[in-house]
Amino acid sequence: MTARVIDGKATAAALRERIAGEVVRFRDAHGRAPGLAVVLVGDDPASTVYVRSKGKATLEAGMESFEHKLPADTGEKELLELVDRLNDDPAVDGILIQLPLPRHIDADKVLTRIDPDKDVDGFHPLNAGRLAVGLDGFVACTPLGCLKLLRAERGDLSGLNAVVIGRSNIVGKPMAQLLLAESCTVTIAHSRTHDLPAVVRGADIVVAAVGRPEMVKGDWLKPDATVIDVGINRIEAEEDGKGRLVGDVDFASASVVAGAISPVPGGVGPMTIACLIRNTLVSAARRHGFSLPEDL
Ligand SMILES: NC(=O)C1=CN([C@@H]2O[C@H](COP(=O)(O)OP(=O)(O)OC[C@H]3O[C@@H](n4cnc5c(N)ncnc54)[C@H](OP(=O)(O)O)[C@@H]3O)[C@@H](O)[C@H]2O)C=CC1
Ligand SMILES: Nc1nc(=O)c2c([nH]1)NC[C@@H]1CN(c3ccc(C(=O)N[C@@H](CCC(=O)O)C(=O)O)cc3)C=[N+]21
Repeated sequence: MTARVIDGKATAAALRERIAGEVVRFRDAHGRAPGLAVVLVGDDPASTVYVRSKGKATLEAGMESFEHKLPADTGEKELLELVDRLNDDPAVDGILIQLPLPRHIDADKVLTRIDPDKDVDGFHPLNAGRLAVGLDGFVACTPLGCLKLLRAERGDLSGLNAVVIGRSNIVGKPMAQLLLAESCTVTIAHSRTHDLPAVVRGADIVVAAVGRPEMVKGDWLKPDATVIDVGINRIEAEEDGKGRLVGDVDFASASVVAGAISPVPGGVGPMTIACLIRNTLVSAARRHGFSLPEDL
């Protein structure tokens, strides 16, 4: 049996198209486009690539993109002052501070300085709390994108056993909260979990957000499970001299057992970016009392 491959790229493209249509309506009503400010400190090559693709997606959706590229030695005070200016800028609906930040900057302090109602990354503790208690806020883009893929694949998720591997604040924890809100029975696994393969074997849904290349093997899976691979791991050059990107799931063995599986690349990554522009539109709409389709 071969798993269905969950096409995140196509799902993301369809979502971005719907967003672009709503952006046209928003502009007609309010005379301006929603705006996203992205702040990059330093010149980490992976971060530079991500920031570029976020800017491109923003413009393609008909939104305004404000990129702030700061040198690696930017002081914390200077960055906090920029956040304050963006918080006060009426053209800015969403603020994203690209992570990781250089070590001399306290990331928690900076993220907590963002106006929670412009926090389209959903990283502010107030938005984490809103998610935990079921209030409207912003949900982190990667777990939100994973949920959209799961809903498209499985429909109603209630009663399903879900195992989330990883407990970070930006992926694992919010993913578990979202699945709980869908009435899944949720297990959160992490580096101290005993017998991880046995835990995973009980899962109808597996979300792997670990950062370990191809760790989850096919023989860990329950037949027909739906597998969402969040991992983005760059593997060093092989004999052809080119590096390649792999997930946290061993695609070759997993795709023989799973019912459906998201690939890397082309799975969760494109959904993350689509959800970022979705959250930016939602932010603009909330600020202006503009109504959007429920299921966007
Ligand atoms: N596609 C996308 O849009 C995005 C992809 N990513 C990718 O997702 C992955 C996870 O990211 P992130 O959550 O930020 O990573 P973190 O490093 O913050 O968290 C990793 C989690 O995995 C757990 N873990 C580590 N080793 C094991 C193990 N051997 N067995 C079980 N659990 C383990 C850790 O456990 P413990 O807490 O005990 O240390 C931790 O909770 C990375 O590959 C990252 O690149 C991240 C963000 C967006
Ligand atoms: N404040 C903040 N918010 C983030 O959301 C955030 C961040 N910082 N720091 C880094 C991680 C990582 N991340 C990705 C986004 C898109 C792809 C993506 O589009 N990946 C493509 C492949 C891209 C490639 O080839 O490198 C894919 O999976 O198909 C991957 C990873 C967002 N992150």
